[in-house]
Amino acid sequence: MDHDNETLIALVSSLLYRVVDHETILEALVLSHGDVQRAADILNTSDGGIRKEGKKRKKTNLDGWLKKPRTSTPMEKQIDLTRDDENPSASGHTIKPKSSNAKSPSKPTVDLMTVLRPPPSEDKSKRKVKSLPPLMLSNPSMIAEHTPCTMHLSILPPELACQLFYTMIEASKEWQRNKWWLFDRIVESPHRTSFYARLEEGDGLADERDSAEWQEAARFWYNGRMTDSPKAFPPEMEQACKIIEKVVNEELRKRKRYSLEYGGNQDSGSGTINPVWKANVAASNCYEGAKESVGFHSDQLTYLGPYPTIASLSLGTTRVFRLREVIPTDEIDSRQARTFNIPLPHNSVRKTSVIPLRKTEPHAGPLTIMHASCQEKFKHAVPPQSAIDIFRPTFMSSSRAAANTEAVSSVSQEASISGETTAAAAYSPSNCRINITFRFYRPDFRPHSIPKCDCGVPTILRPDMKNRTDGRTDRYWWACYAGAQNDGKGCKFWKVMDMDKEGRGPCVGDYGSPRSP
Ligand SMILES: O=C(O)CCC(=O)C(=O)O
Ligand SMILES: [Fe+2]
Repeated sequence: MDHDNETLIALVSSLLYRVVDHETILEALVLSHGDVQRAADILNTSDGGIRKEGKKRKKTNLDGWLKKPRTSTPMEKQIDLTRDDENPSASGHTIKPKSSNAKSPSKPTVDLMTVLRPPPSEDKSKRKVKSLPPLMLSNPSMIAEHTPCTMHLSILPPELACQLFYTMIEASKEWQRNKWWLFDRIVESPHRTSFYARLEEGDGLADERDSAEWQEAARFWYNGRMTDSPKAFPPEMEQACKIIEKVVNEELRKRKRYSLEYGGNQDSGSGTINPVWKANVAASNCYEGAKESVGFHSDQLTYLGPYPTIASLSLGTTRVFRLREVIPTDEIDSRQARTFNIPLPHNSVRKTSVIPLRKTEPHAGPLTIMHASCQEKFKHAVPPQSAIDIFRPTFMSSSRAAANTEAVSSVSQEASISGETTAAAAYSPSNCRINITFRFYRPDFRPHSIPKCDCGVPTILRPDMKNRTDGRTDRYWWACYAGAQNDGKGCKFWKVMDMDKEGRGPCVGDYGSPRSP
């Protein structure tokens, strides 16, 4: 297994297009001899069910997978999973709470890793395609060559980057760890997160109706739990956003567009589309210490629509951003997915990095743009690490200077003793990474337009990652997502999204513009 700290079930679940129950995933894992991808393929292609022969084998084989059941594991112990396909920061959420918060599970909560044995080791000689070692992408040209992302160096003035970092660190004290139901357990995201809406005049979110709608979207962002209204962008975030928007729109003008990308703002004279990527929301994450993380996922498309562009800013200590392609079913026998690791240092830090960058190259930049197709073709993660570097900001506001000097010096002492940061240092800003993902929620995917499932809650939009076509006729599904909050129970609602019938658009392809790259 090449994803550290992830459970088998969570991995399979992250490759599925709908919520599938715990038992069924285990059956698929048994049938596929622990091969996560194959298990997901079985479930995706068998309409969620497993053939009869599989069922027959379940009893004996499952015993082989399960360790002796632990009796009463305390309920208070919630599973801390390092993946979150349900990650609310991966766009809007679709769950209506049964009560104010996730309720107690009927079974005691246990750590899945204590229940499952590791998968039987794979017979590598039987593999048709050679597996590829992970590749470190240490500069923007490598990133552009291998992924649908671009990296933009030192994008903010250093002082603004530091001020934004401290503003977000302060705000992050109020942020929450997302909780959701995975099968019959409550799981908790291993980092804190928050949601911001841009409410300034002219951004389309300022009037009353818009504001109410986006508050609804923010509620779903938190896995359906009742939360406060989304926060407004703080001034430093607004300043950063303006700079970032310019860079994103410049990039969009250079790139080939996908037909299903948002095509608003056509120039009536020339017929060309002026890209209007306008960040109207932002999700922010705070990772404290080396162990906090986010597991492999692709961002939910419910309000972003197909082929979104997401701009992701990194501030604070250096962490690794990991990308891995999802190989389409028809190519599975001819090529393997590769894992790409991208170190992300703070805007203004010159050299410190977990994985040292080559001396001759500029430091990697803080803004990663996940361009159109990244959410359809790749999954991304910020994995836990064994150690991280201490972040020493080059600027800070005077009111924060004293406090920070104290924090940095105590961490430095610890670090010099142990050679790395320690648990005691975990709550210092110098030990934190702040990530802000600026997103454009499409006007044609507004909350009121999202289909509701039989549970009466908005569905989630997922791409058919395993069967990609031409960028124009790719399929997307609306699927029930109630199970993430509703005591783990959802319905079978599932339907293919139909842009025309649902009255969505305009899309880039509607103008006969470049169909697909
Ligand atoms: O922290 C990061 O760089 C990634 C965050 C992320 O993937 C998300 O918020 O969806
Ligand atoms: Fe994400």
